Amino acid sequence: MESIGDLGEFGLIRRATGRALTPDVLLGPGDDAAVIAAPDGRVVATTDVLIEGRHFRLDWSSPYDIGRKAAAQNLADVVAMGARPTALLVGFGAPPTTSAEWALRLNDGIADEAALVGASVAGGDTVSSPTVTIAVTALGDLGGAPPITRSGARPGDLVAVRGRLGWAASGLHLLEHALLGRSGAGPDGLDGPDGFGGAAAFLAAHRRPEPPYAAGAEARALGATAMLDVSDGLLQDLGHIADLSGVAIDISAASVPLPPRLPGEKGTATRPGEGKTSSESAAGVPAAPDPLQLALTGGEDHAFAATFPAGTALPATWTVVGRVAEGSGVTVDGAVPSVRGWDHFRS
Ligand SMILES: Nc1ncnc2c1ncn2[C@@H]1O[C@H](COP(=O)(O)OP(=O)(O)OP(=O)(O)O)[C@@H](O)[C@H]1O
Ligand SMILES: Cc1ncc(C[n+]2csc(CCOP(=O)(O)O)c2C)c(N)n1
Ligand SMILES: [Mg+2]
Ligand SMILES: [Mg+2]
Ligand SMILES: [Mg+2]
Repeated sequence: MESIGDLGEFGLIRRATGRALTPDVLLGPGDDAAVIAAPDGRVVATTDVLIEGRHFRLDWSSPYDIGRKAAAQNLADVVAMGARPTALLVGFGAPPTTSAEWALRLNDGIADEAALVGASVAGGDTVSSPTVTIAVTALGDLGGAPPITRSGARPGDLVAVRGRLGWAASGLHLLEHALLGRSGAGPDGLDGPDGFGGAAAFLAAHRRPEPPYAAGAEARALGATAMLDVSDGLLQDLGHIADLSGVAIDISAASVPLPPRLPGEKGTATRPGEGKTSSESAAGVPAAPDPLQLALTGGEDHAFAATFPAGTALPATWTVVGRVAEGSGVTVDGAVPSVRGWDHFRS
């Protein structure tokens, strides 16, 4: 097996680069820095780090999936500003024994996700590391328009979402509780020991989120006052809009789009991202988390949540889930939720 140790740092970089560049990338990989066209003189920039064991597991996701996800979560941050992604910078660390094919499949996943929005990889950094670490930076162009920030929500605005909520968290629940593994099969053989047909879609959502990238331009055209992508949980992330806009947000539970119910007995024992449940059925099957709880607090689907002036006629792609009011904090049907979502130092 050829390893990245065999290729060497520069051999790997050579193999991983050299793809065609999209027109915004004036100078791509190879020099001290990339040069990206910024027709209006501003560049949107964002970065997210993914750590093995924390954001992904090598036995749960393929390298291609991990690459797609690493790119998607960064591209979603650019889109959440109302911007068009132009380029990615990729920081990659892995042990020298990592297979070269693994590293190059990761690279393919990143490039293919970027291609979905017409962006390409303009540069990066490659290092050895005791565990796989991926740091992606995404750059974007506002096309002359103001950014859609987290601070523009106003009392009276509608709160709406476009994209899925609670699907990736459902996949994570299945993997964490090896619900797919009771047959003894590996993760991909885990579909349906219970005749549960949704497992494959949930696993795919965890492994390879599909942010509805068109939401950015659409929200801008509709006059969104604030927007973000849901990475940590709808309530947690709307909390940022509430804090930065100086407003309160109330979510109407009945209006939240739900993922299909997971197999297992009803229960709300699991907090998404926790590898344990506080209640199990007699058969040892963990209680299935409540779909509403998953939708409200599960992250990683990278749906877009935005606020719009009252009376905005939203197309069917957006679901109104709540209202902005005077005050502070996020509530669900007027009540303060006990769990809002993922927090890296608490989850
Ligand atoms: N080490 C850091 N130095 C400077 N700014 C940081 C640092 N870490 C995070 N930030 C900033 O803090 C904010 C964190 O917000 P948030 O966690 O919602 O970001 P996000 O990238 O949209 O979400 P997520 O990280 O969950 O994908 C961002 O504006 C980010 O740029
Ligand atoms: C192996 C494994 N365990 C747990 C999780 C769940 N998880 C990790 S980070 C995060 C929030 C978003 O990340 P960030 O805020 O860093 O963008 C969530 C929900 C996972 N994906 N993989
Ligand atoms: Mg971040
Ligand atoms: Mg974000
Ligand atoms: Mg986060």
